[in-house]
Amino acid sequence: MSLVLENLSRRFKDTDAIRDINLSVEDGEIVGLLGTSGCGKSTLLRAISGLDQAYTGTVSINDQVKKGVHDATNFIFQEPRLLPWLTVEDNIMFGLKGKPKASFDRARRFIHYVGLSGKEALYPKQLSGGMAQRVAIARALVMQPDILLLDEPFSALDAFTKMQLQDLLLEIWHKYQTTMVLVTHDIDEALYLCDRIVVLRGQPGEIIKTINVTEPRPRDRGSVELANYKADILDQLDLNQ
Ligand SMILES: Nc1ncnc2c1ncn2[C@@H]1O[C@H](COP(=O)(O)OP(=O)(O)OP(=O)(O)O)[C@@H](O)[C@H]1O
Repeated sequence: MSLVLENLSRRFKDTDAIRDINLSVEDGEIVGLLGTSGCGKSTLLRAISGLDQAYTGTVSINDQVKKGVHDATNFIFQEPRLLPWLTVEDNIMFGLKGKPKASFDRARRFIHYVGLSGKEALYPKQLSGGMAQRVAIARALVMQPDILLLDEPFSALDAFTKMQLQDLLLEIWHKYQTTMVLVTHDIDEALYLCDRIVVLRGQPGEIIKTINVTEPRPRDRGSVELANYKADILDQLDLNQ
C-alpha cells in the first residue's frame, strides 16, 4: 500500500516538532526515518498511524486521506508492550477478538514463523527481551497491516538478537512484501534493511536528504558499499570527523 504525506507539520505547545514533511512511500518499500534525537521521527510515525491527530497537512494511504485511528497500519515499538496477564498466544491473538476462525489459524502459523513454537503458553515475564519482541512482531503481523510502522524496534536488544530480528523482518518482507516505515537511530540498521533512507534534522525536524540504497539483498553488513553510504549520512548529520 502506498503512503503519501503532504505538508505534514506538528506543533506542541511551545515546540515545533516537524514542519512541512512531504514523503511518498511506494507499495512494498522499506523506508527508514533516520535522524538525531528530537528531530520528530516518532511524532511523524504517530501521525501516520492516526494515534496523533493534531497535525496539519495530510496522510494518505492508497490515495485515501486518513485522519484518526485506522487499521491500515500497525505499530511495533521499542518495548514489546505485552499484556503481562496473557500468555504468548493470547497476546498475539488479542486483536483478533470477533474475527473469523481462519484468522486464529493464521495467527498460529505466525507463531511458528517468528520462532515461538513451544512458547505459546509462557507469560511475558518468562520471556527474554528478544522473545518478547518476537511476540510483538507476530501481534502486529496477524492484523495484516498494509503498512508496518516500527519505532526503534530493536534498539533495546543486544547486538546478536538485534541482527537475528533484523533478518526476521527481512524474511517477513520477502514473504509478504509489507510496506514498512522504520524509525531508527542506527545507521547500520537502516542501511541493512531499507530501500530508502530519509534523513531528518533540526527542530522542527525537516527532511534534509533522501538516500536510495541500491545494494541488492542480502546485504553484507561489512561491505565497502554500505560504509560509503554511511559516510555520506554522517556528513549530512555533521557527525563525520
Ligand atoms: N507529547 C508531546 N508534548 C510536547 N512536546 C513533545 C511531545 N512529543 C514530542 N514532543 C517534542 O517534539 C520534538 C520531537 O520529538 P520526537 O519524540 O518526535 O523526536 P524523535 O526524533 O523521535 O526523538 P528520539 O529519537 O529521541 O526518540 C521534541 O522536541 C519533543 O520534546
